Amino acid sequence: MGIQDASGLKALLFDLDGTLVDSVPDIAAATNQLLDSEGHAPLEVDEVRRMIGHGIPKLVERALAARGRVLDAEALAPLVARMNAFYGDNLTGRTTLLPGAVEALEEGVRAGLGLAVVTNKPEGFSRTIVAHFGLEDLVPVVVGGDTCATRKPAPEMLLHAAAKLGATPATAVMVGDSGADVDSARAAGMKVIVVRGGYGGVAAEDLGADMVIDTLADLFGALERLAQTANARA
Ligand SMILES: O=C(O)COP(=O)(O)O
Ligand SMILES: [Mg+2]
Repeated sequence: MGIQDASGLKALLFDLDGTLVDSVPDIAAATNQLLDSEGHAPLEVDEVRRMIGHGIPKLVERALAARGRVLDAEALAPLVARMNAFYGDNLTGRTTLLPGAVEALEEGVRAGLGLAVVTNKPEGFSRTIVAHFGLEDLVPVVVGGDTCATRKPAPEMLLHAAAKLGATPATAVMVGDSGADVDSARAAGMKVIVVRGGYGGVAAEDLGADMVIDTLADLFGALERLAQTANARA
């Protein structure tokens, strides 16, 4: 019996940064270009890693705050636009796929599941990255931070992706790396699995996920355990 029959699972929603890809080298480079353009010293890659997960505007706000600049929305907007220009010029130069990512997507397709990327990164950038790694046929749905009116940790993006794949919150599982992923899944009424070693600076165990895995190679084992737990409770 496959995972789909065992659990009624129809769709898997994958976060992008820190879950499917390690994008922090390119994001940190763009962040430091932005800081330099404002006359500020660069941040360490590890510092930037802890700032990722709530979208580029939040990252820009956090990076400038780390240099003592606290800005209101109006002052932030042109800096976010400049950050998008820097990052948009180099989305993939040093970004790599995380271990097990392609295999997990392929296994999902083989199991007959619908797959989506649900990321706070802008949709256009996300589609470029998905295409760069040749994943667009595996992942037909890409929902970015500017696709809906709200972004993670609000539930809207997850509900939108699930609906596009013909799934409901009960038949979709979110797979991510940060608090935004767990909180959005909870708000949407979905189960959530967290992959260790992602961004955001909070230990995976402390995020409140249904399950924590070391890499995406462990995803289908975790999904089977989740289904068994649900069946045992039913
Ligand atoms: O914060 C971002 O811009 C994107 O992060 P996510 O892919 O982890 O949602
Ligand atoms: Mg992430």
